[in-house]
Amino acid sequence: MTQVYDKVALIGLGLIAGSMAHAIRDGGLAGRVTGYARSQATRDTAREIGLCEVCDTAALAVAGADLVVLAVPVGAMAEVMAEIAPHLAPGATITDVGSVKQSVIDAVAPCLPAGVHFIPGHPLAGTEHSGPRAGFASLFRNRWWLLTPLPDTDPEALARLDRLITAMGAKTDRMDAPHHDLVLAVTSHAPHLIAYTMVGVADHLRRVSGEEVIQYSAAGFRDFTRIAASDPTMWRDVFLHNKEATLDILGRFTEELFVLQRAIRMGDGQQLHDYFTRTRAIRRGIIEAGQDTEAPDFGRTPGARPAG
Ligand SMILES: NC(=O)C1=CN([C@@H]2O[C@H](COP(=O)(O)OP(=O)(O)OC[C@H]3O[C@@H](n4cnc5c(N)ncnc54)[C@H](O)[C@@H]3O)[C@@H](O)[C@H]2O)C=CC1
Ligand SMILES: O=C(O)C(=O)Cc1ccc(O)cc1
Repeated sequence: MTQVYDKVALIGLGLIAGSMAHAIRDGGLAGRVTGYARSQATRDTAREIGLCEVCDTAALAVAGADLVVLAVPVGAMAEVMAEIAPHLAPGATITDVGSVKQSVIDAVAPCLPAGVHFIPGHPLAGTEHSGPRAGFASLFRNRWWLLTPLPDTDPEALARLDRLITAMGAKTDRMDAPHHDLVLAVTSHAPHLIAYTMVGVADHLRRVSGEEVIQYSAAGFRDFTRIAASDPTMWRDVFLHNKEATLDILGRFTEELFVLQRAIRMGDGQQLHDYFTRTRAIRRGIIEAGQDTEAPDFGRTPGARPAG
């Protein structure tokens, strides 16, 4: 593999930055990888496992970097950007990996120094784990990585970032930020909220004991509990920063739910059967499009991730 950047700075040292550090190092994609996280404990852990060159300030991490990656919760992007802006090298590229795009653009763009390129991005790859020990090099393999470039984005800076992402094993696609936020509200954000809710319902149901929930949890509910174990800060920020699209989708969801609820009450088997026939076709479409290769595992297989 050939080196794409001289120095990559990772701000936030969790699952995504950690996975990037592994993938960049394994592929020889950068001369140096530096990193910074706000918490001393996270920096200590990252140092201990040799994730990258860990710096004690964000300014030190980004100094001279030709790529800076913002890998913090969406709600922390503005604060981080204000902190690093005076220290960015002229001509550097900044990208982010946030699950929401328009709010990150609104947070980052106003602080952007002249001559620094900003290319927002979002890897559609993750797990319910967080922190520096959660990262693994193959996380992005065969997964989509969406880029939401702004109209004046420098084509060369974009092509270079694209090279890094594809060298980490991901496939890139481009779309505008509002569309991204709507698509992700349907495919990720609302489903996460539904999973959180279902696990909450089980938790509140006094007539079913906690032991029964654990002992008899079927595959569907187990998937909900996995998702509901995701990082609370990250997901709080996703919902607060993709408010409109998520509320729109949840409104549609509750309407559909009432339709199915009524069909059950009325004993309308035909309606239920027709509905489930349509939804089955969606699942089959995903499989046929080859979009479900590594997804069901999400790093759960022992040995799929490096220890720690
Ligand atoms: N977890 C997932 O499955 C995915 C997450 N994302 C996005 O990637 C971003 C990072 O997520 P993860 O790596 O999962 O999170 P994480 O919780 O594993 O790591 C976040 C890191 O940011 C640091 N941090 C928090 N606030 C900070 C601040 N103000 N200054 C400096 N460092 C700060 C934390 O110490 C931690 O090291 C989020 O924006 C999330 O929406 C994108 C795709 C998948
Ligand atoms: O673990 C899962 O099921 C995920 O859905 C991972 C994930 C979480 C957040 C994202 O923005 C992208 C991917």
